[in-house]
Amino acid sequence: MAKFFRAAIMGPPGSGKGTISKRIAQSFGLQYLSSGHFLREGIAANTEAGVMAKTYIERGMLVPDPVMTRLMLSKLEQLSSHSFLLDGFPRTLAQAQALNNRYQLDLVISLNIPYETLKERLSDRWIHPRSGRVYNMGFNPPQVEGKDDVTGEPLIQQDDDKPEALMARLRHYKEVAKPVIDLYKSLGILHSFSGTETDRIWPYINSLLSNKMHTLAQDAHQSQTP
Ligand SMILES: Nc1ncnc2c1ncn2[C@@H]1O[C@H](COP(=O)(O)OP(=O)(O)OP(=O)(O)O)[C@@H](O)[C@H]1O
Ligand SMILES: Nc1nc2c(ncn2[C@@H]2O[C@H](COP(=O)(O)OP(=O)(O)O)[C@@H](O)[C@H]2O)c(=O)[nH]1
Repeated sequence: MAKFFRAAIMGPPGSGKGTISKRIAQSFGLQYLSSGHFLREGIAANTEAGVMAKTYIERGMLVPDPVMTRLMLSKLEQLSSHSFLLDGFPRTLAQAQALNNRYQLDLVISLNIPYETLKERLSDRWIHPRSGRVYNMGFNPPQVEGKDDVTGEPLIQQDDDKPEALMARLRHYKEVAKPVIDLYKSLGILHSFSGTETDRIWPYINSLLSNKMHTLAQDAHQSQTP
């Protein structure tokens, strides 16, 4: 039976999850699922989950676990015969447990990026709110300053990317993520990467994924041969 590759990426705000996920999806053809993207989509379409999520996001809070789990598991249900990469989910231990009851991940990538680097990157992060496309004035600037490459619409800076909000976000991330990271460590699927530049970390992630996917393909082949 074909085996699908299931992975998640974790890391504090600004650690490069979105940037690295894009590269993984392009290089390995995994389906990319971002919880933030689905929430923004739900908010724009006024879905039940979107309306509920908006009230939490506006207050800088996490969306409750049952809402988030229902949303993400229903998205995954539509992808049961795909390899996928999760970004932004699971965020809490309850979410990780709910996910694990339904799908076992093969690999979890955890990004450790120094605080000063996060602060610099986020103060330079500009986004196109409707699509979630992300730019950085130094690292990957838009073609026209202040404008989205695809639509030409204006880019904005999120309030919680400003340095004064970052410390609290980071502390909160560490607190909530620790039990999730411990769980994946205990399952033997956690791989951590440290550094200050995505371009320096990427080759290691690339080679880890190449190896894992190769092993998976070999296992699937062996289980098919009589
Ligand atoms: N798994 C989740 N559980 C609970 N709330 C979530 C989850 N994923 C996203 N959210 C909510 O949606 C908001 C936006 O999520 P998103 O992942 O786009 O950005 P972020 O976590 O704020 O920052 P970054 O992308 O920089 O890590 C979060 O701040 C949170 O309120
Ligand atoms: N200067 C610099 N910026 C980066 C690097 N990697 C990512 N970025 C930018 O840093 C910001 C945060 O990255 P993002 O992928 O959105 O992180 P996420 O919050 O973990 O999803 C974005 O503006 C990226 O374009 C890097 O190596 N150097």
